[in-house]
Amino acid sequence: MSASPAGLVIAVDGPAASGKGTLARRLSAHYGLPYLDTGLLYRMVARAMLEAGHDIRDAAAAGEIVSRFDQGAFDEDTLRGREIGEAASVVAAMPAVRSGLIERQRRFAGQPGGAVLDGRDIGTVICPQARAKLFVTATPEVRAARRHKELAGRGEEATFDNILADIRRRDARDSGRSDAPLKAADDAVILDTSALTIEEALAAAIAIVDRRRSAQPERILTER
Ligand SMILES: Nc1ncnc2c1ncn2[C@@H]1O[C@H](COP(=O)(O)OP(=O)(O)OP(=O)(O)O)[C@@H](O)[C@H]1O
Ligand SMILES: Nc1ccn([C@@H]2O[C@H](COP(=O)(O)O)[C@@H](O)[C@H]2O)c(=O)n1
Repeated sequence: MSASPAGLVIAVDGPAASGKGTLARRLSAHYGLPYLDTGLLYRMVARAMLEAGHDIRDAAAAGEIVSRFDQGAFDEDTLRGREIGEAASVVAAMPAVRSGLIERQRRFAGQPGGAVLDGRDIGTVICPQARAKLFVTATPEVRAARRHKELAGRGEEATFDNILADIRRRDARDSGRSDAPLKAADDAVILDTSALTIEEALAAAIAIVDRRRSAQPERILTER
């Protein structure tokens, strides 16, 4: 079952460190909608795998963890590190992990007024009927520079080159998997933020969403 198209559902997808979370959070504030960072779900599964001492490639163990997954309270900061991001992209390629997380994402998106979700497959798999879909991107070098600055600010040491290598590896894994690969939905608008400040990117994103809100449904597919 897909998320209800009754409310304003905004799907924000894109590769690592493209700025989609920043935009999704600000869009949620702008439109007064609840926000779900779906990457955190995969990061929680990855952390549970690592904490339990499982090999991160053990699909049976990951499936078992997802089957009794309880989001509960979590400390977002501890989930944001490099190691967990890398491990999350490994478990995210496992069909049992993806299918185990679909319903809770669709329930979130199905709230009466709508919702904003960001991830890799929101517009393609989780909410194919979302009214507004953005695919946020930036060059790998720009994304690595942003992540480098962010991690340095949190005291996590990593060189720019290592972060760029992480990003390239994660992009390849996320785009190359067979189940729900990272890609823009046919009716998504691509927003390249490489040369945009956060404020400029937000203004562009709001303009896209407002256009989609007022568009006739049959015109949306031909707009891109
Ligand atoms: N347009 C922009 N200009 C400069 N910095 C930006 C811009 N957009 C986002 N950032 C910064 O880049 C970093 C990554 O952004 P963000 O966390 O939103 O990316 P993301 O796509 O959600 O990443 P991930 O998928 O890894 O969670 C953050 O530190 C954020 O403040
Ligand atoms: N809808 C999604 C969201 C995330 N993933 C995977 O999780 C990894 C971590 O996500 P972040 O957004 O927090 O960086 C990411 O690399 C993906 O592998 C996903 O598959 N689908």
